[in-house]
Amino acid sequence: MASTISLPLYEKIPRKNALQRTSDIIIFFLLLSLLTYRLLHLKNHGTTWLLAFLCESWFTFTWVLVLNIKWNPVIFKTHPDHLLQAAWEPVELPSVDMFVTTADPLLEPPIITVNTVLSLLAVDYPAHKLACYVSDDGCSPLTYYSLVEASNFAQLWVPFCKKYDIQVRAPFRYFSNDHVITLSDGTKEFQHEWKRMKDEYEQLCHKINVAVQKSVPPCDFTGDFAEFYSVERKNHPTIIKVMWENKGLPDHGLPLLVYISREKRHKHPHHYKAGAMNALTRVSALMTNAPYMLNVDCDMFVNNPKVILHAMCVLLDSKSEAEIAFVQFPQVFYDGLKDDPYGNQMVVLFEYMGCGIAGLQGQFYGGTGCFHKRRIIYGLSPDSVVSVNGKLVEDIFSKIGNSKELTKSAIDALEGKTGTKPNHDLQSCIEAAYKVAGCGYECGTSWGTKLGWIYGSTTEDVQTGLRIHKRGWRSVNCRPNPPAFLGCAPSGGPAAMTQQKRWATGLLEILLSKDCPIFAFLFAKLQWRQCLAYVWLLTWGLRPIFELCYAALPAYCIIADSYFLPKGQPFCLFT
Ligand SMILES: O=c1ccn([C@@H]2O[C@H](COP(=O)(O)OP(=O)(O)O[C@H]3O[C@H](CO)[C@@H](O)[C@H](O)[C@H]3O)[C@@H](O)[C@H]2O)c(=O)[nH]1
Ligand SMILES: [Mn+2]
Repeated sequence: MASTISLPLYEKIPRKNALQRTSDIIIFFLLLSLLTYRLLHLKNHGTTWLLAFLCESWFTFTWVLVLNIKWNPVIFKTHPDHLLQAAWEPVELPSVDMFVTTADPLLEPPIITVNTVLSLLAVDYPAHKLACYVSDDGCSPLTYYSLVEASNFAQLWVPFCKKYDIQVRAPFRYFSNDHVITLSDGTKEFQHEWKRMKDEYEQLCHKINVAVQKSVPPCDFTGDFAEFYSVERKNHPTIIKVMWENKGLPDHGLPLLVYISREKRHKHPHHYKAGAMNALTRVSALMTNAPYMLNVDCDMFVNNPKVILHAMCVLLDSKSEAEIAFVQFPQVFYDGLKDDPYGNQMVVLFEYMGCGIAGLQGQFYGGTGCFHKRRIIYGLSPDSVVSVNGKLVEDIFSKIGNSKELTKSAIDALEGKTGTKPNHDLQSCIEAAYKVAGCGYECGTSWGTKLGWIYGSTTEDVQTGLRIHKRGWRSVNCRPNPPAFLGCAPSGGPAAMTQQKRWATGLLEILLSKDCPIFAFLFAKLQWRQCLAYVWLLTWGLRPIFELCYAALPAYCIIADSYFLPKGQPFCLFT
């Protein structure tokens, strides 16, 4: 397919950084001279100097890791216009399964999830090539009710967005005060439809709010809601609902929309988000089996309707087949505190370090806003791409579990025969879908160990990405303008601390596991500089020990009437 395209679909542009490199090197030499000074004078001073020496050694070590990351920054520039100019019929674009995970209607209000889903349903891509799967780990009738109402609203909203080429397709953001629309510029028809859409959206919000306040949807748990009757959050059977079926209409109509609440039982570990992602992978394999999978957290809406086209520029490029495993869009947040005093918006990670890592083996997988290839999630390595030999297919039988339908769809995926089949009857695969979403399905299989999202760390995203890089794959960091996704970040306080504690723990878990990047470099195909970049990230939780200790030294020195910084003379380095 890609050979017919002459214009480049994407470019890798090195970022100039001579000044940055010079200043970084100067800092490095200053750190080295401080260490040398300490070493030369260590025996004349007590524990304070030893502590200072240890902390400064750590800072120097971290600086080396930072230097390694920032040395060759690159930017990937994608050209969706070239993709569309390639005289492709929309039907030739590959299908994409979009996954949204939500877990708790109290912490993640249904209206937020609904907005994320609406923004996904309205992206600029042939609707019959898309399927949106919402995983609800809260098994909440409120979430389901909100989605039912949203799918009704979507039938007005999606055509409206496409007709007027609306930029922001999450209605809460589009109708918010920050996002002023100059109605007078539009035609009479637009003004009329805009007002209607606003009224409809307000009604949707009202219905959802009333249900949330009463904690139950306005239904008597019969009919469509019967399966939610007396479910417990952590003890309930699987619920799968096909909420909207696309009848093969590319431009009009909505993508397939499916609600899934996988089975949960007290005795079975559910593996949090990684477990949910694996259940989504299996259910979608039976229903649509798209070769590409986009996953977003429920609080990350699509901010750039061309996002899938941007990702496809990389994924459909001829070079990508044998090299690139996933395309990660940076996390960008809206309505954060000015100047981000708590660092929750991770600007350093995504803005500065992100471009550096992109120049190595590729961006870390960040858990949301990422396009994966299904074949790679099933464990494919770059060297087995050319021909899927018998062994690989045999392997999948033992790994994937005892669903014949799933095995068949996985073989199709590995052999590149994916995508919705014409006249594929969804209802016929519902029974098999129930089976693979059951909590016992994974027993004795390789899900979470060799297949899918990896279990064992609370930051399953980094671990899953590391496993992929370890097999020799690269990844791409794509940053279109406007940003592809916008999300919520805790604004500070206990919520931010809980999140950071979870990340720090999860990252250390990976460092101390058999997925440690050093082993991955020695015994697998992780590149050396990428390995150092992972060490920088995974040791994040250790940094405060040295930082706190160093910050406490001045106070200690005042009390103990000693000192730990070179005294007086400015040029006393080796005196
Ligand atoms: O049992 C669970 C727990 C969480 N989630 C979903 O997982 C996502 C992320 O969880 P959240 O509690 O919001 O974690 P954050 O720390 O905000 O998320 C960041 O960190 C996670 C772990 O590294 C990544 O998975 C996320 O993509 C990334 O945005 C949300 O959509 C949740 O609904 C589930 O589906 N099931
Ligand atoms: Mn979150």
